[in-house]
Amino acid sequence: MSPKSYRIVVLPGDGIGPDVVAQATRVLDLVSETSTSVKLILESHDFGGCAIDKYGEPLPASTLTACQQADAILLGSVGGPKWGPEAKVRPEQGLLGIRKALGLYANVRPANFASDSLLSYTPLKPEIARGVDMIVIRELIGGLYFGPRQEQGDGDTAYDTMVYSVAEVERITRVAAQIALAANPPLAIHSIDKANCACKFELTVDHYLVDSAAMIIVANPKKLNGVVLTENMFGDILSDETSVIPGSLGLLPSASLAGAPALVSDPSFKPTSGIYEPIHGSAPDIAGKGIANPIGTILSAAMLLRYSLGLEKEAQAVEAAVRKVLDEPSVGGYGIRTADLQGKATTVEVGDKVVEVLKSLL
Ligand SMILES: NC(=O)C1=CN([C@@H]2O[C@H](COP(=O)(O)OP(=O)(O)OC[C@H]3O[C@@H](n4cnc5c(N)ncnc54)[C@H](O)[C@@H]3O)[C@@H](O)[C@H]2O)C=CC1
Ligand SMILES: CC(C)CC(=O)C(=O)O
Ligand SMILES: [Mg+2]
Repeated sequence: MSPKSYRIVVLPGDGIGPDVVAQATRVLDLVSETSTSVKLILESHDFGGCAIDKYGEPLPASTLTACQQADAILLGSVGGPKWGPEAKVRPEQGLLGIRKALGLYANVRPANFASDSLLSYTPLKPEIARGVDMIVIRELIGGLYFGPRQEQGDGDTAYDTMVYSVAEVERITRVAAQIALAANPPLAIHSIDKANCACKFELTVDHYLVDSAAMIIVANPKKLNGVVLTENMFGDILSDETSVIPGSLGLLPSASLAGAPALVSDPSFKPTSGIYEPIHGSAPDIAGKGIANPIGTILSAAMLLRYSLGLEKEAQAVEAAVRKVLDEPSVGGYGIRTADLQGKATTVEVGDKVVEVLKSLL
C-alpha cells in the first residue's frame, strides 16, 4: 500500500521562530523518511512581521488558504520591536486572526514536563516543583483579546471588554471535561474565574480566582494538578507562569484545536487540523544568536503527530528523545542544554542530538 500523504504548513514567523521551527521540521522530516505508512509534505509560508514587510499584512490570503487546506500547521512565533505598538499593522493581529479564522477555540498547554534532572533549573524549591502535572486549557478566540475596544474623548480614556457567550464557555468547558475524562483516573478540573457547567460530567471541579491561582502556581503548584480551565488572557498569563516549574519558557508546547483533542486509543478517532506552537514569543532579546531552546517547538511537533495525524507511537518517540537529551547528560558526553537551562549548546546542537536519539527510537 502506498503511504498516506499529509500536508503540513510551516509558519516560521519572526525572531527566534525560524530557528526553533527548523529543528522541529528536522524531526518531522525524519518521521516521514522513516515511516512506511505516512509521508509528510512540508511547505513554508510567510506569516507575521516578515509577511508585513513583504505584503503589508501579517496574514496574506495565500497563507490563510494554505492553512485552511493543511492537515496541520506548525508555527514558530511572531512579533518584534520592528513592528511595535506604534506600528499601523502588527504581527500579533495575524496570530489572533488565523486562530479565529480556523475556529481554534481550544488551546491545550501541557505543563507537565518537569523531571528530576530539570529540577536544578527551576527557581522553585525542588520539593515544590517535583510532581507537578497540570494541563492548561485556554479559551483562544474570545475574551479580552477579541472584545470591543475604543478610545474615548480626546484619547485620555479607553476601554477593552471581555465578552463571552454561554455557548463559548460551555464548549471550552466540554473540552476540559473530555481531556479530564480521557485520563484514568479522571483528572480534577480547576476552573479559574469561571462559573462553569462541568457538573454534567462525573468530575471533580473546584474554582479559583485568577489572582490567587497565579500565587498557587508558584507557591504550591501540585494543588492545581489536573486540568486548569480558563479564559483567553488568564490562560495566556498563567501558562507562561507554569513554565517556571520545569525551568524555562522555551520548554513548553501547545496545540490549538477546534474541539477536544482526539485520541488514537478511541475507536472513533478522527484526526483534526490545528496549529502547533511553543507557548513563547519571538524572544527579540536572543533572536539571531542561535541559542534559543527548540524543545517547546519540537514537543509541539510531537503534539501535531499525535492529534492531527494519529501517529501516537511516533509522538511518544519524539517525547522520549527529548527526555533522553535533557535528562541524560551522558548522551554524547556533554549536557545538551541551551542557555535558558544554563547550558552552552546552540539551538542546532540540541536539534542534532534530538534527531540522533530519535533515529534510534523510530
Ligand atoms: N505565539 C506568538 O507568536 C507569540 C508572540 N509574542 C510576541 O513576541 C514578542 C516578544 O515578546 P516577549 O514578551 O519578549 O516574550 P517572549 O516569550 O518572546 O520572551 C520572554 C523571555 O523568554 C525568553 N525565551 C522565550 N522563548 C525562549 C526560547 N525558546 N529559548 C530561550 N529563551 C526563550 C526570551 O529570551 C525572553 O527573555 C512580542 O512581539 C510578543 O507580542 C509573544 C507571545 C506569543
Ligand atoms: C498575541 C498574544 C496573544 C500571543 C501570546 O502571548 C500567546 O498566544 O501565548
Ligand atoms: Mg503568551
